[in-house]
Amino acid sequence: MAAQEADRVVDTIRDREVAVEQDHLDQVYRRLEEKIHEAEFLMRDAARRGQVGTPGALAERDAQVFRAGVHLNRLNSEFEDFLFGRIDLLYGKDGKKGPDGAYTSVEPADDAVRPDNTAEIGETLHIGRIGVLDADYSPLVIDWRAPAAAPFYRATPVDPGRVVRRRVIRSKGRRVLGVEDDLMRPELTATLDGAELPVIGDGALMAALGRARGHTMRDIVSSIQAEQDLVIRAPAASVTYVEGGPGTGKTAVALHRAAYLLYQDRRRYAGGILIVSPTPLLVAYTEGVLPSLGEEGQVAIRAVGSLVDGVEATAYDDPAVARVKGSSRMLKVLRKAARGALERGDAPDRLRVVAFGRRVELEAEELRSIRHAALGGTAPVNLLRPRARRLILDALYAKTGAAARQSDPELAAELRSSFDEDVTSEDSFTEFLDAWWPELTPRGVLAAMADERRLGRWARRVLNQGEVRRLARSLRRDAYSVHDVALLDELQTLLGAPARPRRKRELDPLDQLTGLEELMPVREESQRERAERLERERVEYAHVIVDEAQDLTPMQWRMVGRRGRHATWTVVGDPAQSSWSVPDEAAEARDEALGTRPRRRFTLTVNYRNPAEIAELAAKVLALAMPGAESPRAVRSTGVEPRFTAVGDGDLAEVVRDEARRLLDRVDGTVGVVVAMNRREQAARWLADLGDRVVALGSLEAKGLEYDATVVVSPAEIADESPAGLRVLYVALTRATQQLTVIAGRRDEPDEAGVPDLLRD
Ligand SMILES: Nc1ncnc2c1ncn2[C@@H]1O[C@H](COP(=O)(O)OP(=O)(O)OP(=O)(O)O)[C@@H](O)[C@H]1O
Repeated sequence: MAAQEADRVVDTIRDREVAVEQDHLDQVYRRLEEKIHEAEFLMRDAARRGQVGTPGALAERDAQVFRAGVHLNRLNSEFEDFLFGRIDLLYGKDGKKGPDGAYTSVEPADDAVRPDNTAEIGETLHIGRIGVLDADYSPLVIDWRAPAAAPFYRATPVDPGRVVRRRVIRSKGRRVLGVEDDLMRPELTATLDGAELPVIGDGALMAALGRARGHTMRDIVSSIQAEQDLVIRAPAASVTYVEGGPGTGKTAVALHRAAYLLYQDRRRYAGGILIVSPTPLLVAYTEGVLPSLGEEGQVAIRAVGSLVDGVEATAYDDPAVARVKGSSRMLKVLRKAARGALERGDAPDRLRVVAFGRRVELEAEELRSIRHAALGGTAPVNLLRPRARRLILDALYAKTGAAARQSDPELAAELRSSFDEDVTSEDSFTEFLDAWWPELTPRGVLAAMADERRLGRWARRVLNQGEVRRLARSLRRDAYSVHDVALLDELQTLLGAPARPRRKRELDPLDQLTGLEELMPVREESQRERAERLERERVEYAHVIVDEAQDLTPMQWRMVGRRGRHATWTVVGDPAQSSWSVPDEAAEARDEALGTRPRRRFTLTVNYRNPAEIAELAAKVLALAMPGAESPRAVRSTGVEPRFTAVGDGDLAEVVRDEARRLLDRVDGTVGVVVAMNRREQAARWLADLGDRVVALGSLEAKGLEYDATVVVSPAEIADESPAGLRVLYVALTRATQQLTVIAGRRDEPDEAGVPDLLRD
């Protein structure tokens, strides 16, 4: 009876507190409506001013319409939980207000807490997705990224600053659904407006973590933890480097950091923020988070296989081929191929022209040495065609012997110029040049590398015979693999954009005035400038965020590095989850991409995804994959131990299907079935009719994703797939938020309880 009474009291307090927040939210919406009216008025007014018609008025109108439009857009967006937080603070050390209208001090005033441990709340702040000021400029809602909102995320009972109570408000549209409080100074008896501060619930974080997962990631704006907040708000100078085990929120933090940087310095990041993600699946999973934080447009989330425009690679190479394609040894091979691809079997091996009424010829050997001379240095091949053309004309002219016969330099120059015109106006000369020095494309060169004999020449002393054979074979495939994309990008740099055909008339008057020799330096100069301009016009970003950075191969680091040469960086990853087999080589390429910029390092230590029961099992594989590495600390426990099933002589498909069905009944959200890469199509067929809550994944595709429940099929098959197999298995075992089943095949050598050899103590 007494217990029921107590429950009722709590309910009444809860209802009252919900009503308090509802009042506040109503006030916020009233203010938003006023602002919408103001914005609409501004638009109408701006249109009216436009009718005045002076250039000044028009510019002003454009600016006003733009501002009002942006304003309206933001206000009209229907945010789920638009208002999500509140902090009740002690009086602060100084009374200065920041630009958002909130007091800036984070330290309590000396007399904020009385000797008997009572205190009064000096300031209450509400935190939301955007800031809203009341008509008198007092803050109704503070933008979560504003400095005054930081204590909402940073305060802990160990280091509470001014925060006494931290409240997460759950709301939907205009309705407050509930509140959850954390008390940062439990030793205090604090009062607000004369009444004691009530505390509701036992923490918002646990409520958020226990929720069922869907096919898209949710933002964590209402429950960012202190160690995560330090990363999100780290100053953007140089490189922010974040390591942390599975589930520590690296991806979530990276996304919130992008939103924070835009808020901090929108002008600086107008150059765009690029987020590089390992797979299209992870892109799809995460791409809703930024819009939910009110940010769109300036952030590009791209899978590493989609960084080159026009290519969307999803195919995976087998590990031996991937290892070659990703290695920085490929750079040497590509450099040779980019130049060697000019030599095609069908290229002409002699040039005949008629000039000054006689026939002049260049033989195969002469053409070869001209090509060799033209290719000297490291300039992009496509930009060297004009040089080759000039050398050919030089060689042809030398054969006429005309230079020796003319001693007057002016006349000599004139003679030469008319010779060049004679030769180059012949169609056959242009046709020869097109065939002998064709414009090369990255795709064309990669296709040329599929010829094992040619590839063997270009890869001499770099790749062994077996590697050449496997590489050539993989390039004969129709679709590009994820690793091919970095090769295409490298080739783009090695080849350069082709020189645009020069319009003849443009040069003629000058030709006649000064002679060709004098024109040469001018032409060379403009070519260089063009090369530089084209380089600049490549897509570059103001900030680059690399998610799952441990997986980037050396060649991929080069590709990503080119997109952030002048950028600041945020790099998040976990070496223990790396699927790249030669981590030292990748680290070298990463350091080259990041240059000498100073790095600020952060480590995330708490696993918010896996219950302790699953984290404990995964730790066994971590100990094998990376002896000595520390597992992140799991924050919750479900009491449900991982389940083991051995297939024995049974049908694997049936066992997997049964298990997926069983888990579908036990969780509300998604079930992920992770298999070795070579089983992924097969597994998709097994699960095809179980509905869209179940997903079949190859082990490399599971990167970064999470499911309510996961089935890991044959750990041994996953671990044996590549030299990095144990780390890939560690990834597979850390995807579940609630339940995990491991299915053992014969290769797993399960014990009588079905536990695979790899997962036993
Ligand atoms: N502060 C938080 N509040 C609520 N949920 C959180 C918080 N931090 C992380 N999470 C949740 O924990 C899960 C794991 O986060 P995330 O995917 O960002 O981790 P990760 O470090 O990138 O993991 P992995 O290395 O395995 O890819 C997500 O569901 C995320 O929403």
